[in-house]
Amino acid sequence: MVGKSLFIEELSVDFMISTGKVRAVDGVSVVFESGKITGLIGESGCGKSVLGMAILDLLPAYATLNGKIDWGEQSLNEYSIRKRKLLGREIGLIPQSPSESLNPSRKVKAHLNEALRPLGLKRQERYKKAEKLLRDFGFNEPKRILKAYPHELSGGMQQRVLCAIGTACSPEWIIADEPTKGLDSELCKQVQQTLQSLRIQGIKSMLVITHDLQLAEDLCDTIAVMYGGQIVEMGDVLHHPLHPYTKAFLDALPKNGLHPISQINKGVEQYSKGCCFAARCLKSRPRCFQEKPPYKGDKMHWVRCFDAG
Ligand SMILES: Nc1ncnc2c1ncn2[C@@H]1O[C@H](COP(=O)(O)OP(=O)(O)OP(=O)(O)O)[C@@H](O)[C@H]1O
Ligand code: NI
Repeated sequence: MVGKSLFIEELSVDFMISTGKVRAVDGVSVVFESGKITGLIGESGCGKSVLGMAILDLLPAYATLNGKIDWGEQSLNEYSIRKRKLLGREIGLIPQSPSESLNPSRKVKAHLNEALRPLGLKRQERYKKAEKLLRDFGFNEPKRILKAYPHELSGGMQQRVLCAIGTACSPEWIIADEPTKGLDSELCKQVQQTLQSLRIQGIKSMLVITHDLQLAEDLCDTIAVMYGGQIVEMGDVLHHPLHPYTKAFLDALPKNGLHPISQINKGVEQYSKGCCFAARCLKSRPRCFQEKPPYKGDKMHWVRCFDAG
């Protein structure tokens, strides 16, 4: 079976807040292909989570969304309610931060019950299914876990419970937001294995938002790099970075010598009509401030930069 890809066209998201408008996603056009695990990386605040939440229609009411999001042949824009129905059933979410996503006053069983509700199973079947899900995610004693409150579980266990919740209805797609955030390296490995095991369970398509480049490298088939609300490059960016921002981002990693990203500011506002990175780019020329760089390359690896590619 060929699954559905996510087609995003000229998507922008603005937040209206007391101090004015904040543009979090700025004209993103991208295809997240079915059958692939796509990583989404970039510095804090660049718009990764907002992009993920826009797909799932989970943005607050004071957010305005422009542009198109299609899932296969289906438009996700037009029917917000239908879109909500998709959540869990067809596009599952593994949210950021287990401690904030799990209700501390409800047992794991209650969380899983709710996640399984769309399947319309009888109580007993639902219980069996919840047990099976927990077993699939490495819990040897699912009965005990079902009776536990979130605070009785370790961070890694909570993360695995969230994976069970996000995959409860066997969705076709998964969007995972920072699944390894705040976990030590042992737990990161555990979560990585969990995500890999989702593939075996038939969930073939994933968007994984992460700061963890090791996870991105080990898990993802392709990686999109976001800066200032835009995707500037997508492909095998960790081994063959093309965009000046991607290169600077990778150079800033401890293992590459911690070279900070240039803080020069050529004095042009972000979200100008040109390249989003122009003001900080060592190589930018007048043209970079005037025109949006074209998409260069092919489906496997593309970049938006006049100089690269
Ligand atoms: N609910 C909100 N209300 C107002 N502004 C928001 C809201 N959510 C996000 N933003 C703003 O949108 C921008 C993008 O935020 P987003 O959370 O998508 O960043 P991110 O790339 O996921 O960062 P991180 O890696 O820290 O999670 C930021 O400037 C942020 O302050
Ligand atoms: Ni985020």
